[in-house]
Amino acid sequence: MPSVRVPATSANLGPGFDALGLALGLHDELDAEVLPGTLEVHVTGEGAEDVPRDSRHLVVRALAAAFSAAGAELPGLRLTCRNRIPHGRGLGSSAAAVVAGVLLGRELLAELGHGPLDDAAALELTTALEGHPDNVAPCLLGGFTIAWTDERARAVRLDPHPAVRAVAYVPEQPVSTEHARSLLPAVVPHADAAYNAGRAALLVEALTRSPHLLLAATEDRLHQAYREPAMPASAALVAALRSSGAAAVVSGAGPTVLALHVDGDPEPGDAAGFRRMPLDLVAAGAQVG
Ligand SMILES: Nc1ncnc2c1ncn2[C@@H]1O[C@H](COP(=O)(O)OP(=O)(O)O)[C@@H](O)[C@H]1O
Ligand SMILES: N[C@@H](CCOP(=O)(O)O)C(=O)O
Repeated sequence: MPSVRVPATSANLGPGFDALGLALGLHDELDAEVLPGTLEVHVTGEGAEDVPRDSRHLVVRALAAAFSAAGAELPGLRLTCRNRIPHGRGLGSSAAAVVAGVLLGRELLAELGHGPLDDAAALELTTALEGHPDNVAPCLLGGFTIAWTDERARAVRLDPHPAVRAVAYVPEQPVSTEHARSLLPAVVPHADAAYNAGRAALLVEALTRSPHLLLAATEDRLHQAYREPAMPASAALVAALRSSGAAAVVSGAGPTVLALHVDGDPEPGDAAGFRRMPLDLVAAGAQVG
């Protein structure tokens, strides 16, 4: 019975919209077994009260996409999900679900004697399901990833500097990524694009070699301000943490706030209305058992 452990991720990291991402030490665990003629979906933990238990379940949809990519029919299944990544908060729960589904699908396809789905195909398929590559890349590869798309999805993985620490501030109410993306303009000023290009390049240096540059490197003009109306408390927390010296950003499409700091500097403290979660940066991506 294949199982998979998939990490939460934080995308964008300020200036790296749809490109940069970090794998975090908070994992969903899932297993699947072939059960001819039925579909059973068992869910505990985050989202258990909300997600469908049939073919609309996101992991089942990703499993079906993996089978379809291999030209095979999805067999009857029992899927068990133990969820720890909060849904609709900007910590990559949907990316973790599609990565889990595609990797479980890959294992089941191999068990059933179908051809291999290689790593490039898994990145491509998960990106297509998620709509952008910046969460699925660190979920698959771990560490700190730079993702891009040309004729297909691509990513490189880097090791974050060992002194970088992360604290997530998770609010009670979700904001869907779909809604947060709908707030973005189709066109941005050239000066803002240039500003973000410089900061995103600097962030690669800051996260891997020069963490003292993190505050300057996490400035953004392409998405956070446009999303502020949907998450005013998160925007206020980003501003307060940044003025105290922490490199705070909206995590993914929000509304979680991610504060990066350097080991040895004062840790960012509690914030009213948010669940404070110190999270490790993890080297490993999804692990199949
Ligand atoms: N583990 C999961 N199992 C089933 N569906 C999931 C899972 N994780 C996320 N989803 C679906 O994706 C939605 C959240 O996706 P999204 O708005 O992109 O937020 P996030 O930032 O958490 O990825 C959930 O409301 C749910 O429909
Ligand atoms: N680049 C995307 C990232 C969405 O991340 P999520 O964790 O909120 O799904 C965006 O900003 O829309």
